[in-house]
Amino acid sequence: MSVQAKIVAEGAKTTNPKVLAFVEEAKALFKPDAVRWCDGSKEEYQELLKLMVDCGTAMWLNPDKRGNSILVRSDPADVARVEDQTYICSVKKEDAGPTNNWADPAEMKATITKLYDGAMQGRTMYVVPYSMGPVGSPIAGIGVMVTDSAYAVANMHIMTRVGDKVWKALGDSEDFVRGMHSVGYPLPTPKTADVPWPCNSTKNISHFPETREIWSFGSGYGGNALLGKKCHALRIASVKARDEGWMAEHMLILKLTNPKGEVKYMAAAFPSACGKTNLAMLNPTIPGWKAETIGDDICWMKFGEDGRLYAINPETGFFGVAPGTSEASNLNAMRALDENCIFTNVGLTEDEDVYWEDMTKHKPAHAIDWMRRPWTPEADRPAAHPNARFTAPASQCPVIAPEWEDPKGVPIDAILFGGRRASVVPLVTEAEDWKQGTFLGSIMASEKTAAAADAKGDIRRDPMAMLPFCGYHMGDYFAHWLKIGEKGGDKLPKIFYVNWFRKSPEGKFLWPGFAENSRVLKWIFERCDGTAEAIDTPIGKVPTEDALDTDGLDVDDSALKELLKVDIDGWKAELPLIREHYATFGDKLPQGLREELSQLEKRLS
Ligand SMILES: Nc1nc2c(ncn2[C@@H]2O[C@H](COP(=O)(O)OP(=O)(O)OP(=O)(O)O)[C@@H](O)[C@H]2O)c(=O)[nH]1
Ligand SMILES: O=C([O-])CC(=O)C(=O)O
Ligand SMILES: [Mn+2]
Repeated sequence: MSVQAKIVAEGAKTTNPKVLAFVEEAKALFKPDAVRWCDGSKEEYQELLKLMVDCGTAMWLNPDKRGNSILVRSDPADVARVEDQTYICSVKKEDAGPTNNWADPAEMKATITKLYDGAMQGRTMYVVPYSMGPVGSPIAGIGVMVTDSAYAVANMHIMTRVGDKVWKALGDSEDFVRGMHSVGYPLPTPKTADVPWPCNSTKNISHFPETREIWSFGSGYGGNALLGKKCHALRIASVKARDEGWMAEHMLILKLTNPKGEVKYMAAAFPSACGKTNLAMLNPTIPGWKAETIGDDICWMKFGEDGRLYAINPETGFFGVAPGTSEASNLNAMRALDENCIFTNVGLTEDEDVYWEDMTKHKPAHAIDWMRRPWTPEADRPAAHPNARFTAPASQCPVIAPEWEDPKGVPIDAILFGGRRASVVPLVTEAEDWKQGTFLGSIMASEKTAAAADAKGDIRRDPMAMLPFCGYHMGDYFAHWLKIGEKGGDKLPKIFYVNWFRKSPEGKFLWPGFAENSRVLKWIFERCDGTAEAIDTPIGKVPTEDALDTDGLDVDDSALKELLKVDIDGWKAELPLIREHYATFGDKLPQGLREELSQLEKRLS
């Protein structure tokens, strides 16, 4: 029996017949040595860490530097989400839409059943009850996940609310997401040796939106294995949200307080690596203004009794990109990493602390890279994998807002869309209304690298930053946004389009970004109150030069002009690209967005 299998079954903690049937079915399929009903306790978390260390999956970091934290190095072939092996298995192909891989649900289940058969031999199957959002909140949702990965369970402990309180909240309800996960590395005989990071070269991350199921195989990493995150909170939840009239979005949530003590809440959708975690934790540079974090990645919004949209962060932790995170770029994130964290695929220093690119001013003279090889600053490879991640409890963030776990959620005043655009898109634009805002979100795009930034058309459209995460046809998703617009009317948040990444012809960022983005947030705050000045342009309202607070800012006038300029020719050149993008959605593209596009065309000519 493996070390893992030594954790013995403790018996079911619920009498919910649907849960019991689900677990029995999973047990029959996976054939684990033992079943462990997780209770979410601190003791259980510590036991999981110790187990991972005993198995060679993890090592303890120096307790004086990173208390109670571990370093995990994954298999080099299992380091990120696998979009090409991720499927939306809706009954009808057209419901998955042109931007998702589709497979027939019955056929896919037959395929994965073969992979699942006996996949947990020699291992423990953990049963993990979790709540996305404060337990019992009317905006929250429950999931039950079975997995053979202690790493996945420990991460779920940080990222979600795991525990017996979830069984209590669920009662006998059928309203929960069923997630099955196996790393796909059975230990069929007591002699079969385990490996530090078990996984399988065949990977499959399948979603069954109609039945609210997730079947994941072969990967232990992040979004493939922590089923509460992208699989549940975005892909399945987006479908549930469409059916029930709410929103599940890839957005940070932040609280901004002005010098008078007035508060506004903002949500912002930026694609991966476009600054959500950074904006969610920024320290404003303008005197008297305060920013606090509610969430850094996912936002669920429902209408409150007053007709406004209320948002919760369904998560309880940050699964953030490590490289580039430093005291200079994100001090609050660094403080959240002081203890009780899981570090995956970062470098290891001689004194058993973590290291990644741009973490400190001075590089360590010697380290061990994420592939366990000796590393020095002269090495022509990074110490950390570019997608190395930290898992940190949100409660450890020094600027977490006191109301971040309020079951009511927080009323959203403004929604921001943004991407990396070297040209064309101004620093900030306010949409005329929700409909035009939806249009701006639907045409959102981002450039991949600085080197390719100037190449024409070298941009990936990533509507609402949801391209890899929308669980249904994106044309229907746009229609859902417009429907929310009709329902919410003038109580809805204002929508803004931001771009921190505009560049000079020499390829330099025109805007300092990071903490200085607070100046843009201030303008947005004041637009919500109707006080800040704006001018109408063909694409929406942009700040007058005086309206943006630039006191003490090190940006010259010509750069500022360029940042706020609406590039008419650039936008005209964008029109055929938008049309091409829209053509992919065929008949499902809502009429309202067609209208927005033709109105933009008219205003530009
Ligand atoms: N120039 C510039 N770069 C920024 C700014 N904010 C963030 N970045 C860069 O964007 C990268 C990604 O930032 P994150 O905050 O981790 O992005 P994210 O959206 O949370 O990414 P995911 O966790 O993958 O969803 C960082 O390496 C920063 O260098 C900004 O205001 N200006
Ligand atoms: O899901 C993951 O693995 C990490 C993540 O947050 C993203 O890719 O946006
Ligand atoms: Mn993300």
